[in-house]
Amino acid sequence: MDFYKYQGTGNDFVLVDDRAGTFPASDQAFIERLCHRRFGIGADGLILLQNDPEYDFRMVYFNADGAEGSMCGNGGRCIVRFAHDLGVFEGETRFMAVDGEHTALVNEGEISLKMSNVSGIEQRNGLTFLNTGSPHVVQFVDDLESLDVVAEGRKIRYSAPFQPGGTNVNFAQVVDENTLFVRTYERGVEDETYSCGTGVTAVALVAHQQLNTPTPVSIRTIGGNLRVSFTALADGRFEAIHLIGPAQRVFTGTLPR
Ligand SMILES: N[C@H](CCC[C@H](N)C(=O)O)C(=O)O
Repeated sequence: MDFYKYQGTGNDFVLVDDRAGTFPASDQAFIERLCHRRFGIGADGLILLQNDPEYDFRMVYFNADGAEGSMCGNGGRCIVRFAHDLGVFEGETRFMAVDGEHTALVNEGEISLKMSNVSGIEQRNGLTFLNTGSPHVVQFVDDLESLDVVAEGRKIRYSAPFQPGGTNVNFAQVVDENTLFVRTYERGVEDETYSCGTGVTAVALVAHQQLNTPTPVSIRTIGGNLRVSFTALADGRFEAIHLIGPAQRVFTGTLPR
């Protein structure tokens, strides 16, 4: 079985065309091994492209620990590029993921992915929390370059208000009136990743609500630049959220089974 390696702003994934439905999706140890950077291909997650009777395709996402995860925004952009590369659609697509329906556009080097609506931003034990398809804490800091993201992120990831599932943790620094620099500790990878799409989306919405940052918000991550556009409703909800940025095939190979 062939695999394809893709990356979106440095968030990297193993992609498999599983339209035949033969990939061993319940073998968590196998998926973890494939994602391992020493014993396997190396990736932040693995994504299956499966058939869906009502959509162009179905996205099934696993974190690097081999367990099925919640929505992955950069992975969503990567699977859209993959489906486009496979000839599954041209121009615009509609697909199903763990958090429901998504639409996306391929525009030259960029993928614009419509994210799930957000029901609101809450405070939990003094921490700003929201669900953008995956759970995210957002914290603003002054010196993000020198922050120990893994140590600080881990404290919050396993803390009581977010049990039992835990949360992803984003640290953000204001760069200018439209731009933030974001670093993310990702659950399921249990490390800092170069970029996290649902995390970047979360930061953009919180920045709009708390700092008046206008849409579209520009986000700088270690792995590259993203934009998030949205409509903010008066009651605190957000709609028409789009995550926009590049996604690329890096290499192709053959799985050991
Ligand atoms: N990297 C992903 C997030 C994966 C979510 C995962 N870490 C979880 O919460 O299960 C993204 O681009 O949105």
